[in-house]
Amino acid sequence: MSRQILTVEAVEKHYKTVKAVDRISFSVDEGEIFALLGPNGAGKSTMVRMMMRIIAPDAGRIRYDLGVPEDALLSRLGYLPEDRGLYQDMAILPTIVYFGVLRGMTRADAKREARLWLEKMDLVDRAGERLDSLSKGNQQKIQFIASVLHRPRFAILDEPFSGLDPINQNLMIEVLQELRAQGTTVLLSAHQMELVESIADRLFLMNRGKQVLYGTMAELRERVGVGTNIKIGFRGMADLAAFECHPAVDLVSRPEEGRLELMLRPEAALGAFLEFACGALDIVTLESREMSLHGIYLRAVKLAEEGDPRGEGSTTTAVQELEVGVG
Ligand SMILES: Nc1ncnc2c1ncn2[C@@H]1O[C@H](COP(=O)(O)OP(=O)(O)OP(=O)(O)O)[C@@H](O)[C@H]1O
Repeated sequence: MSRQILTVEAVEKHYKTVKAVDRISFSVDEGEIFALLGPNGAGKSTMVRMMMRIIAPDAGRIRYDLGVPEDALLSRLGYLPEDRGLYQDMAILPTIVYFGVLRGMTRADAKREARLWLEKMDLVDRAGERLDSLSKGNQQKIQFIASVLHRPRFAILDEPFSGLDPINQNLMIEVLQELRAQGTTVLLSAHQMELVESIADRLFLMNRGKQVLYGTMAELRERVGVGTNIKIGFRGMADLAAFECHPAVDLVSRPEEGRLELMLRPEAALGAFLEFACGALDIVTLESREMSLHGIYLRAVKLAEEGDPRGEGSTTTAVQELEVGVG
């Protein structure tokens, strides 16, 4: 079993009337990318601030096992805060170096590493410019560099994808995978499900301060019992009722003329179902894939509405908020 470098136990945090974090427990394994996921207001940043010891929990415990005493923790952690707060009138390279030195690097090491990172993040030609000459997305990349320059054992990144265009989101994914390959453990908070799904080893999905789902993608699929997603393009007529009644089928929709979308039951045999579909329709196109994280989340919410314990902790409002969050 991998070593757990962070353990969160029954943590709670209230703000006046809001229960921002409600008895949350999870652990992060050394070397993994762990994602804290949820819609706006889910409690992710509150959780991250408690992990960084910026605010204290009302109840519960947050423990690190990083081989250093509590007062030396910061040298092992990298932190990208949600509120981006760099000095706008400072030049880029000295800003990054300043943060490196603050975390124990020599000035020479910090300078060398900063140049390498600026190259990696496509910003090396801007090194001498002031921060406020950069776009928001590029400022975000500088703040990210500042948070990982000292090669932390554990990088805690609050919304690392926010403000980045698709090309830079991909660059961020590559960089995070590189960090993992070099042995850095990463915890990131986000609400972009597709991005997170592509890199996270394990996920903790929360809403309104509470746990919705927790585990690997395979574990989440098993937990909520989702089967394969099928999209069929066909010519001519379709007997929708025959699909609705089919024992392998959980959900059917016809988004437009000539198209069917189905979710099979987890235990359904794909081959037998496809044989049936080929007999029932003049199929032109066929797409079959495992349920996405977004689909899993929606399924968890549906189960919760039906009072099924597999979807416990989720609500209808969560779906609406998530749709907004995913944009
Ligand atoms: N300082 C504060 N005072 C009062 N309420 C707060 C404070 N900080 C957060 N909250 C409330 O706590 C809840 C959780 O907020 P938090 O910022 O942790 O969520 P989040 O998941 O990070 O959301 P987002 O994705 O929008 O950043 C929200 O209802 C928020 O309004």
